[in-house]
Amino acid sequence: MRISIVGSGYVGTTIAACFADVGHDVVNIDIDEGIVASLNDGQSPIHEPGLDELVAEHAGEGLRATTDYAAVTDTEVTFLALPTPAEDGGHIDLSVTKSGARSLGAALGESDTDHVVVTKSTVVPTTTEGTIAPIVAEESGMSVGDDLHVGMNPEFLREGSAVSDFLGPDKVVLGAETDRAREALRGVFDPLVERASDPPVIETGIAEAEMIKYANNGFLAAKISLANDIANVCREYDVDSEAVLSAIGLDHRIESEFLGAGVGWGGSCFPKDVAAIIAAARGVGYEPMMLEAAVEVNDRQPVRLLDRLREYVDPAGARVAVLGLAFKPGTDDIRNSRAIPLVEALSEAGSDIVGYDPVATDNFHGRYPDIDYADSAAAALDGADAALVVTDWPEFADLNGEFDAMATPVVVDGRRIVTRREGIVYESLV
Ligand SMILES: NC(=O)c1ccc[n+]([C@@H]2O[C@H](COP(=O)([O-])OP(=O)(O)OC[C@H]3O[C@@H](n4cnc5c(N)ncnc54)[C@H](O)[C@@H]3O)[C@@H](O)[C@H]2O)c1
Ligand SMILES: O=c1ccn([C@@H]2O[C@H](COP(=O)(O)OP(=O)(O)O[C@H]3O[C@H](CO)[C@@H](O)[C@H](O)[C@H]3O)[C@@H](O)[C@H]2O)c(=O)[nH]1
Repeated sequence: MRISIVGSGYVGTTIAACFADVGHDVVNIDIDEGIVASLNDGQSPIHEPGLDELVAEHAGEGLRATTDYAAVTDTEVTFLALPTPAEDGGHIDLSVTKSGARSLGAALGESDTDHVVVTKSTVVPTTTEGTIAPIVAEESGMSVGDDLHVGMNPEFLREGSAVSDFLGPDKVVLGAETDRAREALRGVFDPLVERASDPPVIETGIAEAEMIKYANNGFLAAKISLANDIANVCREYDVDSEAVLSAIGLDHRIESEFLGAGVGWGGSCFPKDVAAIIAAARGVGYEPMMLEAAVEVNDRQPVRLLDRLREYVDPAGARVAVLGLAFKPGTDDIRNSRAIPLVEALSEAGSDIVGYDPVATDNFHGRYPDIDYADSAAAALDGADAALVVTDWPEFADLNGEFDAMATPVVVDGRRIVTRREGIVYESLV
C-alpha cells in the first residue's frame, strides 16, 4: 500500500522503515529538514538497534522523506505520529497534533480521492474523532465517513528495542468506525502480522483503541510502583525484596516483567501518559486513585534513595557520583530520567556532583551544564564520598576495584545492580 507518515521521530521513523520492510511504499513527512535529508541519504535520524540497516536498505525505494505535505495525495493512508507532550497540570498538549492535522487537511483538499487518516500518537479518548478528524475535514472540505475516514492505531514499542517490538508485537490494535478505515488498517498490517507469526489483532472502536494505550502504560507504570511499594515494605522488615518479587512473578497471573523495583520509572512516555490520563479522568469527573498513587510512589523513590545516602554521608559539600543519567539502559534519552530529581535535590543540598553515563552525558550536560562529568564510572568514583546508582546499565554490575578509589566507599544502589562486596558500605534502596 502507499502510506504517508507525518512526523519522523522515534515512532514515525521506526514504523516507516518497518512498513517499507514489509513491502509498503512509504513517505515520511517532517518539518525538520535535517531529518528529511538524513532519511533520504539512507541514514536513520535516531539511534535504534536495526533501524540504520532498514533505512539504508529502503531509502530511495520503498522509503522516502519530504517536508512537503502534498506528498500525502499520492498515498491512501496517513499515520499521524506527532508528539503529544503533557502541559502543566498533566493535560495532553495537542498543539503540534492540531497543526499537523491542519497541514494534512490543506494538502488533502487538493486531491479528489478519498483518504484514511490514522492517529498513531498517544491521545486521550475522543481526540481522534473529536479534534483531529474535524480539523482535517474542515481544512480539506472532505466529509468524515464519506470521503474522509479515520482510525486509531496505538503504538507499544519501547525505546532501545523499537524495531524488534514493532516487527514482533504482542498485539496489534486497530481502531476504526467505518469499513473503509478498517479495511485500510488491515491492508497496512496484514503483511506485518503474517511475518510476525500471527500476533492477536484487536479490531475495536477508535476511543477504545485510544484508551488501550493509556491502560497499557498506566498498568505497567502502576505495576512497577506496586513492586516498589512492596519492596519498600520488605526493606523495613529486612526481607529480601528480590526474592519476594521474583517468587510472585512466577504466578502466571502476575508475570515477572516490570516487577523491577528501584528508583522508579521515567522516560518520554510513562510520566506524561499517566499524567494525561489522570488529568483527562478528572476532567470527566473521576478521580483515578490507583494511578495517582502510582505517581506518588514513583515520586517518593528518589527521595528515599537520598534518605539512604544521608544515613552515611551529609550531602552538603560531599562529592557524590551519580552513576547513570539515561532514563533506562540502552538509550541516551534523559527525558524524565530519575537522575533529574536526584541531581536537583543534591544541588540544593550543596553536594559536589559528578555524573557519569555510558551514552547520555552530552544530553544531561545540555540540561545541567554546571555539574561535573566523568568519562568513566571509575573516574566518577575516584575521590567521591558516595555513589548513587541510578540507571541499571550492565557495566555497573561489573564495578569492583573501582570503589577502592573512593574517599569513603558508600554505595547507595537504586537499581540493585552492584554486587555487595568486602570493603564498601553497600546500601540498596529496595
Ligand atoms: N517514543 C516512544 O517510545 C513512543 C512509543 C509509543 C508511542 N509514542 C507516542 O508517539 C507519538 C510520537 O512520539 P515520538 O517519540 O515519535 O516523538 P518525537 O518527538 O520523537 O518525533 C516527533 C516528530 O514530529 C516532527 N514534527 C513536529 N511538528 C511537525 C509538523 N507540524 N509536521 C510534521 N512533523 C512535525 C518533529 O520534527 C519530530 O521529528 C507521541 O504521541 C508518543 O506519546 C511514543
Ligand atoms: O521493571 C521495571 C521496568 C522498567 N522500569 C523503568 O520504567 C521506565 C520505562 O521503561 P520502558 O517501559 O522499558 O521504556 P519506554 O521506552 O519508556 O517504553 C514504555 O513507553 C512506551 C511509550 O508509550 C510504550 O510504547 C512501551 O510499551 C512502554 O514500555 C524506565 O525508567 C525504566 O527504568 C522499572 O523501573 N522497572
